[in-house]
Amino acid sequence: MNAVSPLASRRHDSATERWSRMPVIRTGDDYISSLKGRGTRLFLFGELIDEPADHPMIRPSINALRATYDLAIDDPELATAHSPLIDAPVNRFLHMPESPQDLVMKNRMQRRLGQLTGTCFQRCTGLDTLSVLHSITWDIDEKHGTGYHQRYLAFLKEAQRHNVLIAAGMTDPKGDRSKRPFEQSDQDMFLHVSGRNDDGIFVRGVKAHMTGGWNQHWICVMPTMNLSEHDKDYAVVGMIPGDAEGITYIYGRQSSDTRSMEGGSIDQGNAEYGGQEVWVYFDDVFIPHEHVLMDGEYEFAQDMVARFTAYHRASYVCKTGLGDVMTGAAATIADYNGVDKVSHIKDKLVEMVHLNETIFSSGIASSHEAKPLASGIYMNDAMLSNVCKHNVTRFPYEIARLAQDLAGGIVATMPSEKDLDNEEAGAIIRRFLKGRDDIPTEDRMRILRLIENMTLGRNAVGYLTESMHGAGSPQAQRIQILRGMDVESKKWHARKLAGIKQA
Ligand SMILES: Cc1cc2nc3c(=O)[nH]c(=O)nc-3n(C[C@H](O)[C@H](O)[C@H](O)COP(=O)(O)OP(=O)(O)OC[C@H]3O[C@@H](n4cnc5c(N)ncnc54)[C@H](O)[C@@H]3O)c2cc1C
Repeated sequence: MNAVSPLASRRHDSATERWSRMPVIRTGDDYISSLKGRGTRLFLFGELIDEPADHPMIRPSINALRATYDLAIDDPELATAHSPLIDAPVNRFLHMPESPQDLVMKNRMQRRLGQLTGTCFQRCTGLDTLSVLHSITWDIDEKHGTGYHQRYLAFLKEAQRHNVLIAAGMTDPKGDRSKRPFEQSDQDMFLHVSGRNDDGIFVRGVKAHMTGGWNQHWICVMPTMNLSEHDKDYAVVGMIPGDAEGITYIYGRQSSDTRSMEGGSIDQGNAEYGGQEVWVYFDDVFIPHEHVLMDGEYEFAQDMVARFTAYHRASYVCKTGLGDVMTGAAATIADYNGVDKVSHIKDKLVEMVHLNETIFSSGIASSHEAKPLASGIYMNDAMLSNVCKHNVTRFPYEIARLAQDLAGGIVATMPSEKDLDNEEAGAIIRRFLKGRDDIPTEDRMRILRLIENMTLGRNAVGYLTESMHGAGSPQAQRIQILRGMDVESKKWHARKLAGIKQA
């Protein structure tokens, strides 16, 4: 499969050419402009979309990423850091953790962005991918004498200088989950090296559920699971521009997503911000050698996934920012309904905060407990990071349940904004959907729609389902907890205190 490929004659550009067409981004406006005119192939509702950045269903997800640029300008202490690589300040999403404090600051920034957007702002996967590649490329070079780490540093420097975004393409479709990549009936079920020439490699396959996949300038493809010697072609890591030849995007639907095409701003719940997941098909896409960071070193795939999840599972503290919004929405509707002083309402708000802060404490603790790696950067404590993500697979669901409890049934049966705007229907709605006399009906409707948006609608993807499956389904954390829990030392302590003679 890896002999000189017939694909070798296909048009492909060099690493330098790829960087030369990348923008240098400073502001949120620069970012929005950078997405236009890229000539990508993106399907939505069975049609290729000419200019996805202008599509009303896609734009809210772009706004969420824009917020990461805006925050760097509005609050540089929180959202930028000094890069020793280019000796300049960079967006914190492009800064490699040089200390536990860097990881703590990252978590604080993630919570803040969750509060500001109420959705998945799509940039954590890229930072966590760059972070893990620092140490993995170093370790592969140590063992094999390869030159991946220098390639990685060269890429990172350019990424920092251009202030661009990198999407994480880890999850393959996986087909029959009981089979390894090389055992699948369809060899493309996991992304793999499909050809080679003197300048680089070609890859074929799909990366699924990719967060902000179309909204970012680069995609990093990488293995999704541990690999065997038979899976060597699947052990590939590479950086690919989002507009490379051979890429097709298919947009993922979200509940109530077409509300953003109806006009108005109430029924969307959160009209400004949303998330994005896309399926990305790579049809023999070229990667120049300079952007290949693993090629056949299958024995590092497992470590790569484990280290990625150590970073990424702590990144789920972002959901505590959304939890703050959720708690605020529940408290507001109780207020509008005139029941904010009632004891069971206050108790439910306390429960929401307790659950939310429990998530935050495990995530931030894993950053405080970070340890240095041989390559010189720090990595989150894996046990605490897995505990953080495991909390996230449960607690947002309970927080959402409590928010719906406080909202009342109207959260799921409310008439539309267009009915509110109709003279006859609107008069009935304004009169009977009112809570407290001094609160306009429209305000009550807006907060109810926000609760609907985050618990049932578009941003429930970011708040609930992503919390469940993003960075691995719950069982993936339990496996890591089992690996790290050292039950033998716990048994030893118990036997000692019980007065049992130690073996
Ligand atoms: C909103 C969202 C955003 C995401 N963003 C990204 C992203 O940016 N980049 C990216 O790479 N991925 C992303 N993901 C993908 C995410 O990492 C996967 O959803 C997750 O790893 C689970 O894989 P799956 O969805 O294929 O589930 P499945 O593999 O279909 O799992 C379904 C169930 O089967 C169980 N199961 C699966 N295989 C086995 C097995 N062999 N043995 C026993 N049980 C098994 C699982 O534990 C789970 O309970 C995202 C997912 C979501 C929902």
